[in-house]
Amino acid sequence: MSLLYQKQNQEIRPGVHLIQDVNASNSPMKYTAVKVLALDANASYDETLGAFEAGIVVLTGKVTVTADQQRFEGIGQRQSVFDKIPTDSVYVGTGLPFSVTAQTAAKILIAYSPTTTSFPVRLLKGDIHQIEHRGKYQNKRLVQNILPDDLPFADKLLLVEVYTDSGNWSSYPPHRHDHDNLPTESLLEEIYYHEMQPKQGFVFQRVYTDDHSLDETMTVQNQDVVIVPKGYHPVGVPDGYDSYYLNIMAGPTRVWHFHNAPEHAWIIDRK
Ligand SMILES: O=C[C@H](O)[C@@H](O)[C@H](O)CC(=O)O
Repeated sequence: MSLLYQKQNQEIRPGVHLIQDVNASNSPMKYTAVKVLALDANASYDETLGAFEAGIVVLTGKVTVTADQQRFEGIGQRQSVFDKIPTDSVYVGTGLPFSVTAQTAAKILIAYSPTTTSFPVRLLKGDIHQIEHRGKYQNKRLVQNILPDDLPFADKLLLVEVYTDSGNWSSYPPHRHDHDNLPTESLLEEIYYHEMQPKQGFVFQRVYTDDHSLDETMTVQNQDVVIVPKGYHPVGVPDGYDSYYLNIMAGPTRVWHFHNAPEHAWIIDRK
């Protein structure tokens, strides 16, 4: 089973280019799915959700989103994800139609999780993001929480952006969240949408389980997706390149409690 989905570039509507489309029909993921779309200026994408909730993240550019008689004009805070400015997102509840119209050339990520529980449509402005500086030595990373578990605005979805600069590691020391064993550990699938700067860069990501029945190390390139149905999932960033990824997480309970690999937990305790 390959966990790596390389970028596409398929014009699915006039001015709407599909970069990624990972879901239950082409992956083992049950709780999470993702689309990444590049929209030409003035292009529009619309969709009516089935029994899914969705988080629409404005990765770059400015768009107008309409959903459930609400209209959010001119949202989006950055020209590149590497501007490291928290961007705007819109949460759309189960079964609702929505549309996205690009005011400038834009890139959006639509994260999905199956549910029939309704939550209200909501604009998640970038300035509400909780920012974290995690790690030390060579595992420093900047975390911009978009829809963390302490914001009760969704049934299942958790969304977070992570920046890992040149020569650093993130999602490290390795941790997993694939056991439904609260309060110690929650069961969350995870999807990584990756970007690199400069674009020709790559990162290494390993996804592996304690018994190594799953153990895949991948070379990940710009706009690739990696799925983490289970297991530990560290990311290493080569010298000279900076990494961005957006994480989609979801599972039976909307809480992020993870378990560090015991043999590597000492990494955290270094002075
Ligand atoms: O489980 C969460 C994901 O692995 C990342 O969001 C990770 O937590 C990012 C990090 O802390 O390095």
